[in-house]
Amino acid sequence: MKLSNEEAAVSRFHCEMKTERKGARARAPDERPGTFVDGVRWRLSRPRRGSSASLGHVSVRPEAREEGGAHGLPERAAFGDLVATSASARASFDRMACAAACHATVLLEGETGTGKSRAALAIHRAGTRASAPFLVVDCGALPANLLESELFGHEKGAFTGAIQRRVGAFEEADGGTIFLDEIGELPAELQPKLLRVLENREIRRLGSNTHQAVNVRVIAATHRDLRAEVEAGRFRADLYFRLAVVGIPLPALRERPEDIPLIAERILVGLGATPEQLASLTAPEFLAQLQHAAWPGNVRELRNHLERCLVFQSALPPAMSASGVMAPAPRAVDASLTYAESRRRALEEFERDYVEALLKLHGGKVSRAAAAADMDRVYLYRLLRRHGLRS
Ligand SMILES: Nc1ncnc2c1ncn2[C@@H]1O[C@H](COP(=O)(O)OP(=O)(O)OP(=O)(O)O)[C@@H](O)[C@H]1O
Repeated sequence: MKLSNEEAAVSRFHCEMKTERKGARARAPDERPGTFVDGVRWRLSRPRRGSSASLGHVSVRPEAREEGGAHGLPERAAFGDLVATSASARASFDRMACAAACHATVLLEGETGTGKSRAALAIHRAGTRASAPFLVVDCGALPANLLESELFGHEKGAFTGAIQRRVGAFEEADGGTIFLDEIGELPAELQPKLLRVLENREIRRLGSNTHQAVNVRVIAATHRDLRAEVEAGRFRADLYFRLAVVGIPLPALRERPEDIPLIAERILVGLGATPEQLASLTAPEFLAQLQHAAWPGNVRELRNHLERCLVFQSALPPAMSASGVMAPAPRAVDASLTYAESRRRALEEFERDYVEALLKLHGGKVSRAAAAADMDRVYLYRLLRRHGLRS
């Protein structure tokens, strides 16, 4: 359950109620005063049908929204080329199917490698815009001025170096879909501009005085917890609400190990595994090993691992990293924090450790480090600045 702040007394993301396997569960970004369910503090509560909640001076009665098929279970075991058996992934597939049937703006949220890009393409292909263009713009890959021109285009002479007029992605995707990847990285100065486009469905090229209408479906994705970014003042709340008309979470692989056999088989077939290789790499003992691994890089990492197994003709243990050394031990977690806060901190820590180690490995050469990590150089600079590793 999401609560917007229609009531002045409730903060924007006051709290959330989710249905999990063991029943409903409430969570709040931090301890909000005066937040109770049936008289029990929100975070400790287990809401039931008919529970009533108080948020400061506001009372609400949460209602379960039925999703899924006749038996309450989400129905789809596949969407596009994504496959899954877990209830959480299937629920996401159901939402993707709903999204494909309309033109509403979609926000895909999930860790790296959970399938956001594939999901965006599959939503486009399953909808009425399938024969029109599907354009991808990585919002984390370019500095603000270049990104603005990439999105909205520019007129000749709009800035030094603009030697000719350029059509932006919104115009190019007219009639189709634009996929704004890593929307959480959208520079602050572009956030109000994108908001205006989403509200008015018209764009203005850089250096032009006139607006022109565009008919584009927007799908955005982020690996960040965008609500936490809004809470921290790094992402505009009004833009978030415009983007998250249909919010689709993509669960991390470690939260749904039951999906691993089906996904592994799909990947192996796609990689052209022989029947012998398929039999060895889908043997129950090997699959059990895969199911016990953490997969911080999610399905992409699983895919890379299986590809490595095919290359080396061996069912390699999943804890071995690409270089053949054991992966580092998982970090200790502080379970007294909320899941969102704990995850945000872990991601920040990982980002910092990664870029620091990457730069060290490449002798401080940013371009070389970016190329080796398959990252855009500008994006790497941004991460380095964000973590105080470059001024
Ligand atoms: N449920 C799934 N079934 C089969 N393959 C999957 C599934 N989820 C992800 N994949 C595969 O995992 C790989 C990574 O997916 P994708 O690039 O869409 O992830 P992403 O979330 O967009 O990652 P990033 O945030 O790093 O861009 C792709 O090869 C994709 O086909």
